[in-house]
Amino acid sequence: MSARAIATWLSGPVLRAAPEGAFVLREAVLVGEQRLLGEVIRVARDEITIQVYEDTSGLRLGEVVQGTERLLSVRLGPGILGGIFDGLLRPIAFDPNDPETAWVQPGLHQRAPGRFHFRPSVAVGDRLAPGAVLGEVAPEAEPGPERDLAERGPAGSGPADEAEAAPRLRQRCLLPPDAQPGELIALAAAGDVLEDAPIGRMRAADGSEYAIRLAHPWPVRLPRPVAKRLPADEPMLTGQRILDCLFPIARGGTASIPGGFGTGKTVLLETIAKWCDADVIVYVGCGERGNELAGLLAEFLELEDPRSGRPLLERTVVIANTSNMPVAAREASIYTGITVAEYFRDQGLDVALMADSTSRWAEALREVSGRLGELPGEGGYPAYLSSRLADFYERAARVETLAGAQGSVSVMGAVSPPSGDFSEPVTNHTRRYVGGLWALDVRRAQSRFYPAIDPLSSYSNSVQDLARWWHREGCTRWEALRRRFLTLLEAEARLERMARIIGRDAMPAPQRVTLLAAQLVNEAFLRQSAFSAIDRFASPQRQAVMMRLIGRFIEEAEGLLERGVAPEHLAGAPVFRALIRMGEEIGEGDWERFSALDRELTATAHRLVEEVEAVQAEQSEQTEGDANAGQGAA
Ligand SMILES: Nc1ncnc2c1ncn2[C@@H]1O[C@H](COP(=O)(O)OP(=O)(O)OP(=O)(O)O)[C@@H](O)[C@H]1O
Repeated sequence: MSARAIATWLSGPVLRAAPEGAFVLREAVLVGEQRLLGEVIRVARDEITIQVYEDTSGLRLGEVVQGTERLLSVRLGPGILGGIFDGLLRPIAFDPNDPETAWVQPGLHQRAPGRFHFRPSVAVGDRLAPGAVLGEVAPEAEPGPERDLAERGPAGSGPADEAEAAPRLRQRCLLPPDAQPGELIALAAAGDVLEDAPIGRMRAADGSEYAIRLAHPWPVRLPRPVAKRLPADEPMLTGQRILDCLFPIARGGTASIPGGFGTGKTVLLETIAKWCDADVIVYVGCGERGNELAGLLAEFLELEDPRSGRPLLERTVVIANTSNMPVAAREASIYTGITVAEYFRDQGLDVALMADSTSRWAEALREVSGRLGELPGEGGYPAYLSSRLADFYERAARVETLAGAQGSVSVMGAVSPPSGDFSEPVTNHTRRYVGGLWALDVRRAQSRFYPAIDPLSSYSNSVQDLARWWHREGCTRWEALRRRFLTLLEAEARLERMARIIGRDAMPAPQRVTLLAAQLVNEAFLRQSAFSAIDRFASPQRQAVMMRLIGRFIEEAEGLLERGVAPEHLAGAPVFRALIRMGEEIGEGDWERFSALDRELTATAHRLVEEVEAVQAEQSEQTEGDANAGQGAA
C-alpha cells in the first residue's frame, strides 16, 4: 500500500505534509483531488516536502498527498518521436492553423499509447540481458521501407537536394535497462501493437516472470546505464562555420551559449537543431516566452529535414515549458529532456539536445529554494546550483550501449545572464562543466553580425581530438588554419584600437595586411546568416574549401607585401569582393566556382606583381634616365 500524507503548509509550488506511512526521497506523488503530479524533495521524520509540477492555485491545506512508490518517471516509447510535450512528457496541444491551439497549451493528460508495427529480431528461448534489442518499430501508418539509422549517410553530407524523401527512420525496441536478465519465453509475431500492450514475456533467473512492452517507464533523475563511455573523437557537425571550424564540439560533448538579451541564442539553437548531423533532436524550451516557442513549433512543422527530405519534426522531440507554465516544471523539463535523449542514444543513435534556457531552470531552483527557506548562495541561487548543472551536463556522452551499439547525447544549453554579465553564477558554474563555450557578443549582435559568437572569448576543449577527424576527411591543414584565423582575430582586436587612434592608412603595411586578412575571416567565414537560403548550412567539405581559400588569400597577401604590393591593391581587386561574398553566393557542391575563385586569386596576384614590377621598372628607368641626364649635363 502506498503511503499518504496531509498537506500542512503551502507556498506556490512547494508544500509540506504530515506523512502517514513511509515516503522515499524523489518519490512521485499525486496531490489533492486533481491528482497534481509532485515529487518528494525532502524527507524528515514527521514531515515531507513536495515540489508540485503543476498549477497549484486551487490547492488547500488538508489536501491528501498520495504516494506512488516509484520515483518521478516518464514513459519512454516509440510514440515520443515527433511529439511536442510538456516537462512531464504529456502532449501539448499545438496546431498553428487552429486558433484554439495556436498558443502552446500545457499538457494535462498522459500520452495515449500509439500503435506501431513491431518486427522482432529475437526468438523465444533467447537469453537476453538488460538493454537488449528486441526488434524494430515503425509507425503503423507507414509500414513501408524505413531507414535504418545505423545505415545513415556520411557525416554532415548536407542537405538532400534530391526531391524524393528518404524513408522514415526506424526505431528499436529494447529490454529496459533495469530489467532482470533471463530467457525470452513468449514473443509476439511481427505486426501492429499498442505501445503499452505486452509483446512478450521474460523469465528471470529466480523463476519470476514479467511482461515486456514497446514502452517502459524510467526515473528522470537517474542516468540510464551504459556498457562504457567512449572517447569523444568525432565532431558533432552543426553546419555553422564558426562552430565546426573554430569552436567544435564532439559527439557526446557539451557547449554552453551565454548571451545577453536578443543576442541570438534562440536563433542559434534553432539553426543547430535544423542542420546538425544528429539522428534525433531533443529541443527543451525551458521558461521561454510562449509566442517564441509557438513560432518555433510552427517552423518545425513546416521545415523539411535537410538530410531526408521528410518533415524535421518527425525526428524531433520538443519539450516545452513556457514562462506561463508552472515554474517548478522547468526542473522536470530539463531532466525529462535528457532522459528522452538517453532513451534514443540507447538505440544506437546520435542525439543532440538543446536547452533554451538553463537560466530559467536555475531561476526556478532559486524560487523553490527561497520558498523552502534555504540559505541563499551566490546571486540568491541555492548552494546546490553547481551540482545540479554538473549532473545535467555530465549525462552527455558518447557511449557503447548495453546492447553493444554506439550512441551519443550532445548537449547545448543557452544561458541568459542578466544584463549580459558573464560573471554571474549560472554562466560561471556552467563554464566549469562544458567542453565548449560559444559566447555571444552584444556588440556583434548590435552590428547585426550573426552568429554573434565572440571568437576571442569562446573556446573548445576538443580541438586536438577533432583535428584527426578533419585530417581523415582530407582537410589536413584544418588545425593550422584554425590557429591562423584565431591569431589574426586576436591581432585585429589589438590593431583596431591603434587604427582608431592613428587611422588605418597611417599604419605600417604589414599591419594593414593583418587587418585585411582578419576582415576576410570575419566577413567571408564567420558571418553566416541563419536565414540565407544558400549559406544557412555549410557542409564540412564546403567549410574546408572556404577555409583553404581564405588561407591561400592570406599567403598571397603576405607574399605580395614582400614583393611591394600594398594591401589596398588586393582589397580593391574584384577577387577580394568575390571571396567576401562566397558563402552567400557559392552553394553546396558548386566546387567548380570555388576552383574558379582560386584561379582568379592566383591570376590577380600575378597581375598585381606585374603591375608593381612595371611601375618599379618605369621608376628605375626614370631614375637611370635622370642620372644619365645629370652625368651628361656634368
Ligand atoms: N544566426 C543569425 N542569423 C541571422 N539573424 C539572426 C541570427 N541570430 C539572431 N538573429 C537576429 O537576432 C534576433 C534575436 O535573436 P534571438 O531571439 O535568438 O535572441 P535571444 O538571445 O534568444 O533573445 P532572448 O534574450 O530574448 O531570449 C532574431 O530575431 C534575428 O533577427
